[in-house]
Amino acid sequence: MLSLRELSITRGQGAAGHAVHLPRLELATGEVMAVVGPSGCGKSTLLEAIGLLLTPTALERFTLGSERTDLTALLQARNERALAEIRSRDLGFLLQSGGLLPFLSVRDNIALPRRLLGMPIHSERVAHACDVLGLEPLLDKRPGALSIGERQRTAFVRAMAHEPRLLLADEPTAALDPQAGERLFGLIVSLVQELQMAALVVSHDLALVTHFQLPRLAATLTPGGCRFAPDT
Ligand SMILES: Nc1ncnc2c1ncn2[C@@H]1O[C@H](COP(=O)(O)OP(=O)(O)OP(=O)(O)O)[C@@H](O)[C@H]1O
Repeated sequence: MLSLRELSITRGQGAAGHAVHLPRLELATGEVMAVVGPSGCGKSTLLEAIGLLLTPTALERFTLGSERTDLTALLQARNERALAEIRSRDLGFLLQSGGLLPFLSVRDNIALPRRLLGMPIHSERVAHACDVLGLEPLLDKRPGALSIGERQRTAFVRAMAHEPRLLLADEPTAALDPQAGERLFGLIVSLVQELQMAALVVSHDLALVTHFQLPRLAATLTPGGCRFAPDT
């Protein structure tokens, strides 16, 4: 589903710069991989780069999907139009910045990606996700009237509503109690398998990562930055 070689990103400049390096990543269809490491090592940076939101300082290969769409040249040339199309169609984002639209109800926030892509608004999978995550009673509320955890659950359903190929989730359970966190992780694992997607999930919750037996992409600090590698 995803194949990456020699990805480097630098945040900041000079001595204050932080370099993030990922020599190799293979994500299979149906696979959920946890991204783990200490605070500030570069987990969000890595997710943003894989989400085509940052321009890498180096990149040897990046392909997505079974037909191996080649993103390397698009990123190197910063082909914004093509990148935006791939981002909205093939990727689902649940980033730390949240990003729910305050003037839309929960229902309309969740419907937005499908509406923008011209897909039918009703989806059994979205309805099921709302049911499992207890969002049904909240559908007519606006984000400002929700708790942080309710917003996080809404943002998750919106991130997967258009059935992207790759879900990128940054600490999706940070504001949830243990039971809600386990429900959300369980839903991610089952949806990714059911929809033949893949997911990268940043998490500090190692108990959940262990409970769901997720493979890990683990950070090792290096001078001036951090290196990520599958934890075997
Ligand atoms: N927009 C930015 N501009 C410059 N530097 C940044 C930017 N965002 C993050 N950084 C720096 O890049 C490094 C990696 O940050 P990042 O947010 O990716 O780490 P993280 O592992 O996700 O941290 P946390 O677990 O605390 O969320 C940090 O040193 C941070 O200060």
